[in-house]
Amino acid sequence: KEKVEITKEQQALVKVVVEAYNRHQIPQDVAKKLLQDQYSAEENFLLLTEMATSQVQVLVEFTKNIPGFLSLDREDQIALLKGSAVEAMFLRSAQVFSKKMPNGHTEVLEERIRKSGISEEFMTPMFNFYKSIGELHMVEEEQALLTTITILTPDRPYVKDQQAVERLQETILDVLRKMCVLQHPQDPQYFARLLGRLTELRTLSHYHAEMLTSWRVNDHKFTPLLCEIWDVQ
Ligand SMILES: O=C(c1ccccc1)c1ccc(-c2nc3ccccc3n2[C@H](C(=O)NC2CCCCC2)C2CCCCC2)cc1
Repeated sequence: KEKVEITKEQQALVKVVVEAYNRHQIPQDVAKKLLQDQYSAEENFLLLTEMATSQVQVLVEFTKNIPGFLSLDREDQIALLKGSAVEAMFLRSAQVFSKKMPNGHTEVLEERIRKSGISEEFMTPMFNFYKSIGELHMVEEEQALLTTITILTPDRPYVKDQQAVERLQETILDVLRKMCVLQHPQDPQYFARLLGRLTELRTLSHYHAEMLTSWRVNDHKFTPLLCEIWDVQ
């Protein structure tokens, strides 16, 4: 049985990434807001665009703390951000949805999201993803590293130096694999299941443009940042 151990520099890397991940988080208040009141589709769409805009801003700040990210080609940094923003938003939404809440609150939250204005056809894949993330009961290190792995995906459109991104991603994959073995000794497939979620995430994110334009609102207004990131309008 090979002895898995996390090296000193790997521990330092995880510490930097987790601290940045926790620092750059928009307040969890979107769940609280949704639990407090029932909003109209128009209000929900506005809430979504506000939350998503601020989440993209914190994502940019977060990536600056990923070791090696700032030494990548500048245009490649933009390509990685643009290519991962929707996935990072869904991952964050899934983590918000899976947070331990008082009895019955998750059901209310699910109901509010189902009635928020999103088109019916996307509910099942979206909630299947949220529940599959929830079932993993990820610790915060795993959440932060999984988001980092998503950002450091070499085959995003327009990435020129894919090898450089691959090297950074492999560093994170290696420490996440070790952490999973140490954190879930009873479940040797845990690391593989974690990465399997990223495939589900990419599939879900393929629909993002239709998901947005099919919101049952009269006018789909986006901020300039979201037009850039979401390829809409
Ligand atoms: O249609 C969507 C879309 C948008 C862009 C691209 C692709 C899909 C699309 C995208 C997320 C969610 C979505 N799933 C959620 C799960 C739990 C809690 C909130 C959730 N949300 C939205 C939200 O605010 N997400 C935040 C979460 C923090 C990080 C930034 C995003 C609200 C918005 C108010 C109405 C109800 C849902 C619901 C729907």
